[in-house]
Amino acid sequence: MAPILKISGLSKVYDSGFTALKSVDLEIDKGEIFALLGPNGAGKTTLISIICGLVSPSGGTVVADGHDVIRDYRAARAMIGLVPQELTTDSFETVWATVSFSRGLFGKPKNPAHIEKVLKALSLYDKRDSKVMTLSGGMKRRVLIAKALAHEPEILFLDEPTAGVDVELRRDMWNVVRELRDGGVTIILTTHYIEEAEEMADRVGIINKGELMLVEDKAELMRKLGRKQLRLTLHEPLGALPEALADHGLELGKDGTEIVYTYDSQGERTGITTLLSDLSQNGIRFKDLDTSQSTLEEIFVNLVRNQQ
Ligand SMILES: Nc1ncnc2c1ncn2[C@@H]1O[C@H](COP(=O)(O)OP(=O)(O)OP(=O)(O)O)[C@@H](O)[C@H]1O
Repeated sequence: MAPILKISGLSKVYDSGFTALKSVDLEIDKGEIFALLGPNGAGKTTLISIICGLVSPSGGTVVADGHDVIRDYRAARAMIGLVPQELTTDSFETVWATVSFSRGLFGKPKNPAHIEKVLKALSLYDKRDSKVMTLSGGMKRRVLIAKALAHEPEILFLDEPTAGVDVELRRDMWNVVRELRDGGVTIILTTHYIEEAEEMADRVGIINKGELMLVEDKAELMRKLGRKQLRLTLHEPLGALPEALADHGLELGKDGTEIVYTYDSQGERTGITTLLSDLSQNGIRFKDLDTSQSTLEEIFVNLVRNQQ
C-alpha cells in the first residue's frame, strides 16, 4: 500500500543558520497512529510546520496522498488537519460557528451534516451553542480537534495533545484519538509523554537534534531494546556480592536485601537457571522474586543519552 504521507530528505536551516532538521525520511501508512517523540528543541514542531505549509523547507520533499506540499499546496493542505497546542482565537464565538468557520477556510462548501457528525464524535454536540470561552479546558481541547476535522482531512496532526492536562482528561483524549483512527483518520502526534506513545502508538519515531534516529513498530521497539530485570528478595541481607557471582553482572540493592539481574529476554539463554544454581551453591537464599520489563521511557532516555 502506498504511504499516505511520504517525507524524503527533508532539511531545515533557519535564517539564523541553525539546522533544525537533517535529511529526514519518513513514510506514514494510512490509518496508523504514529507518535513522534523527542526532547525539547528536537525539531518536532519544525517538521509538522513544514508538512502543514507553515514553514518552508531548505531541502527535500513532502507528499501528502500524492500532493506535493509546496507545488500542490492547496490540495495537500486540504488533506491535513492540525491541532495546535493552544486555543488562540474565537473565544467569543459559539462552538458551532467556530468549527464551521474552520471548514470555510479551506474553501469547502457548507456541510452541516459533517459538522454535526464531528461534534457528536467529540461529545461536543450538546455544547454547540455555547461560547468557546465558557467551556472547560478539556472541552476547549475537543473544540481544537473539531476545528481541525471540519474540512474532512485524512491526516490529523496533534501537537502535544495532552500537554498540561490532568490524567483523567488525558485518557479521555486518548479514547477520542483512537475513535478517530477507527473512523479512518491517520494520526500523527508529537508528545513529551512517553507513556502516551506507549499507550497509543502503532509506530514510534524518535527525533533528536533534527535527526530521526529511529522509526519502529512500537511493540517491536520494546521487544528489541527492552531489557528484563529479575529481582530477588533475599532471606538474609548481604554485605557484598560473592566473587563467585561476578560474571552475572548483578546489582545489590535495598541495603543488601535485593539482588537485581538484568537480562535480554530475546537472547538464546536468559542465564537465569545458572544464576539460581550459583546462588544456591553460594548459600544465598531468596524468599521472593519478580520480573519487570523496561518501559519505552527507559529505552528513549538511553537512546537520546547515547547520542549526546
Ligand atoms: N524561527 C526560528 N529561527 C531559528 N531557530 C528556530 C526557529 N524556530 C525554531 N528554531 C529552533 O529549532 C529547533 C527545533 O525547534 P522545534 O520547535 O522544531 O522543536 P520541538 O521538537 O518542537 O521542541 P518543543 O518540544 O520544545 O516544542 C530549536 O532549537 C529552536 O530553537
